[in-house]
Amino acid sequence: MPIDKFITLESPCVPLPIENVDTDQIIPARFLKATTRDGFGDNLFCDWRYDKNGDPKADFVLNDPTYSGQILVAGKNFGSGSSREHAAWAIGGYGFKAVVSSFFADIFKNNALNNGILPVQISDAFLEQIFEAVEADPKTIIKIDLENQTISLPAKNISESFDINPYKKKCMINGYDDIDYLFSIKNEIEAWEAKNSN
Ligand SMILES: CC(C)[C@@](O)(CC(=O)O)C(=O)O
Repeated sequence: MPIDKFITLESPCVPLPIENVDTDQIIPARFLKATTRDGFGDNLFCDWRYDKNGDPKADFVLNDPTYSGQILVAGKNFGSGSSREHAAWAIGGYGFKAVVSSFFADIFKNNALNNGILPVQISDAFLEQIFEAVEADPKTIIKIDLENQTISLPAKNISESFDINPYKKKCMINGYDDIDYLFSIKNEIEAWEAKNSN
């Protein structure tokens, strides 16, 4: 599956100051019947986003033209609940390249990384600073530097470091899925086989 390289990202964000967002709120179970990864972005946060007639709810942040960008900033404990990878497909399908929160459910975090979406886990304090900055200026630029593992608000000259599994970091920077990675070390694998074949 082609994955975009993620090296740095500078973008405004869409703020979702809601805690404990679970995977059923991200993509409701009724959409899981699909047999391909396509089209889930149209139903991201569906039950918050559309009314019973399927019309966009003006007060939901994804329908507010004030906000835009490739970064979703969400309240703590994002992605809890079921293990559905469809949650990552919905977020990526909508166009988000990164999700920022102060805590991610483990399975969602891995599903995001496996689909080229960077989960950036920061402190509660920095998350609050981001929400406050975006409330004051909806076009606040957030810069994410994966190589140096930093997230910053350049206009406010504040930043924080974030952790990422070294293997997942290498894959994200190179746009590798697990198979791509194995091909990238093909020579080392073949040398090991030659050395260890009896
Ligand atoms: C298998 C899938 C449909 C699942 O049951 C998996 C899960 O619950 O973790 C879900 O509701 O996302």
